[in-house]
Amino acid sequence: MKPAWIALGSNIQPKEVYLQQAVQKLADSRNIVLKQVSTVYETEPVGYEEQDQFLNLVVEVDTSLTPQELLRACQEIEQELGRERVIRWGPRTVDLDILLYSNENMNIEELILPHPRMHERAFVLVPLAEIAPHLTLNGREVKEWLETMTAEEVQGVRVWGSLHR
Ligand SMILES: Nc1ncnc2c1ncn2[C@@H]1O[C@H](COP(=O)(O)OP(=O)(O)OP(=O)(O)O)[C@@H](O)[C@H]1O
Ligand SMILES: Nc1nc2c(c(=O)[nH]1)N=C(CO)CN2
Repeated sequence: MKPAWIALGSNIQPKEVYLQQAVQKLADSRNIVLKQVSTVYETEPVGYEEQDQFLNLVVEVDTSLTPQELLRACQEIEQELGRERVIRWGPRTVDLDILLYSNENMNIEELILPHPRMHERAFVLVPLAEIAPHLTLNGREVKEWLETMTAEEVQGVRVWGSLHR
């Protein structure tokens, strides 16, 4: 079994229900064990800003799947929950991004690990720092990456609540 960290986001109603169902589907997957679930945060949209606020969280799993198999499992969950790709970085029922898979470094067409934009996203770093502050990314701990964010970026990530489990 290898540890992996997955970021989830939703900005189409009912956001909480999409996140709840996505986490449940991960937990129900063969070969995936859910280890930790962060608080849910309400976050300002980054990248493409003309869209509704997101709910974001991060989970830690243990898995016997390979990175590519885990990506496929995440994409199946997105499909099952009705994800449609219309605008890059645009609205989505649910998005699952693999942040880290053990200490794997890979860069193939469909999968880059660690996730190339995770260290610049407060909506990822805040929940990840909550469940894995000492995890290292490019030689720096997650909580140190969080300290590189501006106050405005961090203020755009507010505690929303917890998923019912
Ligand atoms: N670490 C990763 N986790 C998930 N998908 C990845 C990863 N690295 C590369 N990809 C690829 O990124 C493609 C686009 O993913 P998606 O449409 O969810 O992007 P996005 O979530 O809108 O943007 P971003 O990649 O900036 O988070 C996927 O088809 C997948 O093959
Ligand atoms: N706040 C927030 N902004 C985003 C998000 C997200 O999950 N949360 N996902 C994006 C593409 O992955 C682009 N922008």
